[in-house]
Amino acid sequence: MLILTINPGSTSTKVAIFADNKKLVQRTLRHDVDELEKFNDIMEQEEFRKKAILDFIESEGYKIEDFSAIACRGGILPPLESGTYVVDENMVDYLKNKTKVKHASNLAAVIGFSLSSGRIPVYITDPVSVDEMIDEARISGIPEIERLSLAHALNIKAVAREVASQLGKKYEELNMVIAHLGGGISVTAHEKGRMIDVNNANDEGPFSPERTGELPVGDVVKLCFSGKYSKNELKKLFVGKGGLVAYVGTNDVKKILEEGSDEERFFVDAMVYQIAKEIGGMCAVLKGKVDAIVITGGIANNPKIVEKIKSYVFKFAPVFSVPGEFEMEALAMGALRVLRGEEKAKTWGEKDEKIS
Ligand SMILES: Nc1ncnc2c1ncn2[C@@H]1O[C@H](COP(=O)(O)OP(=O)(O)OP(=O)(O)O)[C@@H](O)[C@H]1O
Ligand SMILES: CCCC(=O)O
Repeated sequence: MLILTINPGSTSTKVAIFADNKKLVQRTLRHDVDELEKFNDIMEQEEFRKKAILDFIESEGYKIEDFSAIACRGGILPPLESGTYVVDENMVDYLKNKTKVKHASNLAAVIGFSLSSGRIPVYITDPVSVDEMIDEARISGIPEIERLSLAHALNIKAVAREVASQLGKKYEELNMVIAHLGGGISVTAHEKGRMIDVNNANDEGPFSPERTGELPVGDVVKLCFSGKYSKNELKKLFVGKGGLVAYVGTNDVKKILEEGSDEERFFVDAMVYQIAKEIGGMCAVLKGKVDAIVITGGIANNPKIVEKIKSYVFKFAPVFSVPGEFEMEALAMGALRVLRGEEKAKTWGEKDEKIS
C-alpha cells in the first residue's frame, strides 16, 4: 500500500512516500523566506505548499490516485486522545477557521484533505495537542489558566514504542520519561502507555534553542506593561526569539558547540541543566518508578549533550538516546495500522476549546 506523508514546518514541508512500512523517498521542500513573508497568515499558504507537494509527487512519477492514504501531521486541535484520526470537513473547518494557535502543522490536514478530494482516506496521528494528562497536572495555580498538554507527541510516542521494543516489552507495560530536544523542548512522563504530564513545549519547562520556556511571572508582567513590546512581539519573543536565540543569536546548537565561544557554550550548559531539572520532576511524577529515561530530537545527535544530561539523572533510571525524529515513519505507521485493520481510526468531534 502506498502512503503519502505530509509534515509542514515553519520554513519547509517534509514529504515522503512509503510502500507499507518501507520509505521509498523523503524530501524536504524548502520554502523561500521571502516567498512565505508574502502571506499574512499560515493558512494563506495552503495553495502554495499544495503545489510544491503536487510537483514533488509528479516528479517521483505518481499521481494522487496511486496512494492508499495520505498521512498528515496533526495540527493544534482541542485536547484529544493519542491515536489516528480521520480527517473530515469538521476537522478542516476547525484548523482553518477556529484554532487559536498558529502552527505550520495546522496546514497538513487541510492540504491533505484538498489533495484527496474525497478519493482516498486522509489521516492524522498523535497531533501536538494529544492530551492524556492526569487531573492534578492540569492545575496551574490560578483558576483562569489551565495547564495544557502541547508536546512533540508524534515523535515521542513513536520513540516510546521503539525503546519499549528494545526492552522486549510493550509501551503499555512501562513507565518512561521522554525528552524531545529540538527547536522546542518537550519533557514528558509516561505511565503504562499514557503521557500523564508534559511541560507545554510552547510556554513551560526548560528554555530551548528558540523558546523561553517557563519565566519568572512577576518579571513577565513588568515586560508586558513596559510599553516596549506589542502583544505579537512578546509572543514572538517567548516562542521563536527566546532561549538560545536571545542569548547567542542562533537556534543552531550544533553551530554553537562547534564554533561558539566559551561564554556562548555556557548557555547550552544552562539549557542542559534546565532539561535535567525537568526530567527529575517527571521522575517524581512517576513516583520514582521509572523503567527508562529517553533523550530524542535533533540535539540528541550530540553524544556529549546526552552524557551531560545523564550525569544529572543517571541515578533515576537507565538513560537511552534515540537521536533525530521519526515523524514521517510515525505518520505512515499510524495510517498503515488503520489500513491493515489493526487499529480503528477515530472520528474527531470538536470538544470544549481550552487552547488560547
Ligand atoms: N550533531 C548535533 N549536535 C548538536 N546539536 C545538533 C546536532 N544535530 C542537530 N542539532 C541541533 O538540533 C536542533 C534541531 O533539532 P530538530 O531538528 O529536532 O528541530 P526542529 O525539527 O527544527 O524542531 P522541533 O524538533 O521542535 O520540531 C538544532 O539546534 C540543531 O543545531
Ligand atoms: C508545541 C510542541 C510541538 C512543536 O513545537 O512543534
